[in-house]
Amino acid sequence: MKITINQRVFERAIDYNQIKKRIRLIGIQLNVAYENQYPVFIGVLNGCFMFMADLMKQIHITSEISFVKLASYDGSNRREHVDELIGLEIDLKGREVVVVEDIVDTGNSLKHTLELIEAQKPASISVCTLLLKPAALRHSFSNIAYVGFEISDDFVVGYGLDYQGLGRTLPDIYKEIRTEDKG
Ligand SMILES: O=P(O)(O)OC[C@H]1O[C@H](OP(=O)(O)OP(=O)(O)O)[C@H](O)[C@@H]1O
Ligand code: HPA
Repeated sequence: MKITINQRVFERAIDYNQIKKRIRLIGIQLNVAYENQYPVFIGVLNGCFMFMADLMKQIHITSEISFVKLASYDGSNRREHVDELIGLEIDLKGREVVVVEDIVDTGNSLKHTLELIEAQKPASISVCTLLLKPAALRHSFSNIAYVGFEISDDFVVGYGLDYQGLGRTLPDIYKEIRTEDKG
């Protein structure tokens, strides 16, 4: 199935049933890894909202949840420069932290997020991302422990991810059709 958002054409790449199945498995892994450890799950808004909601329904161990948003004082949204995590209400010192992302693409956002969280001296930080684009990564990370799907370096929308603010409410994930593939 194809959709068009602001002149860009996308085709369905991962349907919601596949997403749900993968999330159930990640949930099992997290329940085992963090049993009796009282972890804090930190969702990075906006994109994580659907993933976080579905993932947290699979978490049956005692845990806390918080959400953050990245802010740049220059107002840029390119994530090359990030100064602050807005919204973190929990003291992370000594805590087991799991950062929940919808996508790690270049890794710029994650790098800033981790630096700002590390400054609070948690006991551990691991990353759980629904999507990872290995070919687009510009940084190396040793703690991306939970990955839903590794995908190609194509722009994706749906299931929380947007293109120009649109497409976040689609339950499935769509990837952009490259010009040479449009037929
Ligand atoms: O690895 P990167 O290249 O940094 O891209 C990944 C980030 O980009 C998106 O956030 P965005 O800053 O677009 O904000 P949003 O979540 O509000 O859409 C996404 O939610 C990730 O946080
Ligand atoms: O492929 C993407 N889609 C939507 N938002 C994103 N932010 C980073 N990469 C992407």
